[in-house]
Amino acid sequence: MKVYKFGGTSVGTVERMKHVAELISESTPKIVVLSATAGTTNHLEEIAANLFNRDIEQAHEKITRMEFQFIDFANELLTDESTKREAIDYILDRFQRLWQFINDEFTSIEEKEVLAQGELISTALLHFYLRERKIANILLSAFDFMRTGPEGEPDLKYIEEKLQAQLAQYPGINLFITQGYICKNAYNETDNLKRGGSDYTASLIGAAICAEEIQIWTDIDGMHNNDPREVSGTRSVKHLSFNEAEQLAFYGAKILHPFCIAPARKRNIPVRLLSSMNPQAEGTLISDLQDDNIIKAIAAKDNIFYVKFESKHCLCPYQFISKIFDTFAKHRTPLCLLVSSNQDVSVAIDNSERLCKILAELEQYAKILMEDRMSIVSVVGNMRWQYAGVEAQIIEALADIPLRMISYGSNDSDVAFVIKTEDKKRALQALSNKLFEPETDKVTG
Ligand SMILES: Nc1ncnc2c1ncn2[C@@H]1O[C@H](COP(=O)(O)OP(=O)(O)O)[C@@H](O)[C@H]1O
Ligand SMILES: N[C@@H](CC(=O)OP(=O)(O)O)C(=O)O
Repeated sequence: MKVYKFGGTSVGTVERMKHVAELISESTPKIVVLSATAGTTNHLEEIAANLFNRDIEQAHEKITRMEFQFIDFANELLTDESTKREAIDYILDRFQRLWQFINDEFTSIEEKEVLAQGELISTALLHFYLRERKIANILLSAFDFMRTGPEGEPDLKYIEEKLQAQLAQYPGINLFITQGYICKNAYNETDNLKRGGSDYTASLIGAAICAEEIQIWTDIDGMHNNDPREVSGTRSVKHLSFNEAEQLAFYGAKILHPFCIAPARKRNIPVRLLSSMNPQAEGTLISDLQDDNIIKAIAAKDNIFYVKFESKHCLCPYQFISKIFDTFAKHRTPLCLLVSSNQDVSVAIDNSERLCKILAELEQYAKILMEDRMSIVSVVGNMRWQYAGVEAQIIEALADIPLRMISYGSNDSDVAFVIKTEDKKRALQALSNKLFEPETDKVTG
């Protein structure tokens, strides 16, 4: 069995949803994971913020607009009157839930309920359309098997047991549809896997059923060798190792959710990135194979804080480093990058929620310098230290860009830099020019 995941852009219009139905209607047994239609989760987030702030007029207007849009979508998608009625009743029922929140108390629990509606509606619409086309399919509720544990981590054992039990109820069925992103938490409340989490759902499902392959279908033909939103002339990379894909996702390649590689790697399931706009394109295959001596791609992540701790020498060097690590750990704040010398430490972080508290605690031990509006740029590939010259090429490309921090040597697959966000576009283009052109075929995998 294979797992196919279609993102919001692949089901964002009636035409695209019909096209997805075409793509999945061939006979390969599969579970199809769907996101909310493009833009829906953003709108639901806005509605939740309005409800939270008791800005009822705004919430009212947005819910009404969205309700009409989905009814129009159903009317255009479906032709059979009774199926249309069923779909519209389902939509009205989901919106009934949203209307209730206008009067009820609104906490983060209700917020998660609001955010779940997008995936519930998109999957129901696809299910009704397939049924109208006489394509046998079962709509599975992700709430029946997708669950996180007390620490917020997916509970793979539970997912495995519950999903396999669900599938066993439908022998002979080759097509299952389910929601990405949404789940129940350890207290049986509605929750989600964080923004972009449908990729993670697909990968967890893939691992749970030991799928033959996990396919992530988006609006682009695979992982490109640089961010196509920032750089011209990018090209799709044919093959990535699990490590390379994970590094690129972690450092900002939006096409993949950073956590979605881990479950696939755990069961050694290949992940293929494909384009629903151009299904013939080869896309990118992600597997446990590691190509040799090749720079694969570049990614960038914004909203980074750079913090430098210069020791005040009241702790000896190893206690000083340990104090910094312990303080970040106590505040559950991960470090994206780290460099240190005998006395001083610099870090880059992407979560500033607890930063004030962290800095207040460390002030007595260190002189602190903090800079925001920074980005991490990461060059990813097989970069074993024995391959002389790779770093030199990268540094040469960035000769005109001030580099706040350089990280190399923590693993064999990337060189990363912290730079000002205002320099990011220039840095990405310079790296592409140097590393991928004119010898593109030689250096991309
Ligand atoms: N290195 C990259 N390769 C391919 N796409 C990238 C890369 N970096 C950023 N992107 C962006 O990721 C988008 C696809 O991801 P996403 O919007 O999450 O898709 P979906 O809506 O299908 O989930 C592309 O349209 C592209 O602009
Ligand atoms: N709908 C959710 C989950 C998701 O993964 O969406 P997409 O696949 O369109 O990025 C979100 O917008 O975050």
